[in-house]
Amino acid sequence: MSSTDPASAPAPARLADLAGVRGRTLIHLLRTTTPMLTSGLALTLLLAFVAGAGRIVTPLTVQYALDHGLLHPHPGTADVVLRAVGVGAGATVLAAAASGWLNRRVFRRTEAALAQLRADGVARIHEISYERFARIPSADLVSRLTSDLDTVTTFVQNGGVLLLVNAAQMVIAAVLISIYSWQLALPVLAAAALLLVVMRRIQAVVGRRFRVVRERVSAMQSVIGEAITGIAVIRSTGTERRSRAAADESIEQVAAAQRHTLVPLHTNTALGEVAISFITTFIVIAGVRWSVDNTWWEPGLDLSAGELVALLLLVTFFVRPLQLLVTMLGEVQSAVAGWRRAIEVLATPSAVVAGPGARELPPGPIAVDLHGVAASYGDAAADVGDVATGDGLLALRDVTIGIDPGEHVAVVGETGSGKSTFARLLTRQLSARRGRVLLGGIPIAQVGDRSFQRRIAVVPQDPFLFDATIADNILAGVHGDIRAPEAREALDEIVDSLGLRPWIGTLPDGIDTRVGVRGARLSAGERQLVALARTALVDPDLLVLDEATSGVDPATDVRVQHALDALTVGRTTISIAHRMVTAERADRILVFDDGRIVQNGRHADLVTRPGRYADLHAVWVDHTVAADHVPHPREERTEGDGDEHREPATRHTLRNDRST
Ligand SMILES: Nc1ncnc2c1ncn2[C@@H]1O[C@H](COP(=O)(O)OP(=O)(O)OP(=O)(O)O)[C@@H](O)[C@H]1O
Repeated sequence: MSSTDPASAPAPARLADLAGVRGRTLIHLLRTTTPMLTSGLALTLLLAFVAGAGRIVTPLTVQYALDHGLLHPHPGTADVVLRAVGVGAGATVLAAAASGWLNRRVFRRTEAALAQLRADGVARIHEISYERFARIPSADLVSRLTSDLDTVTTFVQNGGVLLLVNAAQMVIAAVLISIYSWQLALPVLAAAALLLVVMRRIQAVVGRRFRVVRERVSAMQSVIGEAITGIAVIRSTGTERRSRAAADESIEQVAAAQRHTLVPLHTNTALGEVAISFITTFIVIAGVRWSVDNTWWEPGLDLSAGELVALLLLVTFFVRPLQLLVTMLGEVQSAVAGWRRAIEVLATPSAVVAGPGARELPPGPIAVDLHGVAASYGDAAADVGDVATGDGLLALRDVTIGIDPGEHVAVVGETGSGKSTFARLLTRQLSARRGRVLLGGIPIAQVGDRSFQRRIAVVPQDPFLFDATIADNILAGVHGDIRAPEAREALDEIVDSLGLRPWIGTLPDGIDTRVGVRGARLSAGERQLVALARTALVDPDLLVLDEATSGVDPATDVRVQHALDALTVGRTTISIAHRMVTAERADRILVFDDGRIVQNGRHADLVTRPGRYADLHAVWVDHTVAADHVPHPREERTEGDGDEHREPATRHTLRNDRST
């Protein structure tokens, strides 16, 4: 009977979903992910209050000047007016200063918060499990940390701070109106409260629709991205029309989603206008009338002329923020939707194994043991019984095998037999649905991340190269400062030990030659050479190699084999072999068929025994013999054959951008 690794616990697919998260949880997320936004909140609010209050002083000074001077002229009238003007001017200057400070403060903090969100987001993406990562389009992740967060900047730039000051202004105006006349304040506040309640409802709808907009923008970026990165395939297959149709559709989807937000936004604006007009008209008419009349149905207001004028001015200070809130609802919701999507990246659990439970791998080459392992790519909840079910098709089943420290094992099998899945299990890119995977005797889920990163390395079929020099690409394997002299020394040592010096000598700028986007200016074999050197710098104790299947010319192939021979010495090596020569060189061969290991032994034994390996070997031999009769294009090429654009085969093999 087999137990299950902790790592085997099914991981939920995709990113955390915060669509339904509101209120306190949202504020908690805000505080934990971007503390600079909430720290010093008291000062921010104080500045908003001062900025709002400073503006509101004007109606009060007008009232003072009218009631104590202009409407009752006396010898000191000029002083009264002067005092009123002085106070008004002082308050305005104070308000302007507070507003400027607030602007700078909020803007800087928001930008700092967004920068932090982006940096933390990238870090978290590096930490989430490969299984989860593999299910999310990379364009979606990119848009979450770029354009989605830009909506927050747009909001802050286009009046976010103003909204804060206006909110303070509205509260102060409401209090003052209530002090002047509670009879007038009551209907005004009731109308404003009703408007805010309705707006909250509308806001929920707008928020949902803006979320759809953000999702569709991300999908559109994905489609347009593929239409550009896949340009070589699209052109060579003549499928431009289809590609453009897909782009058109995704663009239209975004436009439709944007249009969908317009109905609630317009409803909101219309309601806002009605409420605001009502409030203004009511205050003007009722304020004037109730001040002069006093009937049983019209409360007599004991307001002086100055107070009445101040009241009429105050209502504009109350109404203007409401107007701003109404018109900015769309931007607020767009910013919230964008921010939520970025936060979802951070809310997704990290798969990093660290802390007390993490264990270090024992020193030296690493032993590998699998006991009754089953693996699938299906949904986490899929049935993992031996009966394959829909999404839960088993890619590996009942795999039990031990690999000794320092052993070189080749994994062979037909396409789809489970070779890569086996490699993914050992490199934690996939977790076993059942059974145990042990590295150096430790359950794979408990191996500490640092240990894992530094002791285990993978060389994929088509390794990823950064758009940088060969040196920088190799040094990407170094932990620490890649500009340090020791790093350069280590680089030289690796280049020599893998026998890459002659090849590098043929390149236009030697080791400082740029490789182009994704290494497109190098051949597949040359990219492998760079990846092998990078891996050698990591100096792993378990090496998982996925051999390139094509695109390696004979000269580069010899270099790759030479580098591989040097690299595998003293390490446990698992090579996914696509060629006979790789299998023959290994200490042992594991033959996979339909997710199971069906043969396990040395080449010399397996090749003479009837079975899968002998069959595969026979096919390989036939294929190699046939291929031997087809001259390689580079072999055919000779200097002076009339084609000046071609580089001689012996010179550098850099190519122009080639992405097929
Ligand atoms: N990311 C994936 N999602 C779903 N199914 C997958 C995924 N990768 C592989 N599979 C399936 O798992 C099974 C084993 O695939 P695997 O890639 O391990 O085969 P392989 O032997 O490495 O093939 P190849 O030689 O073509 O690389 C296949 O049925 C394949 O379709």
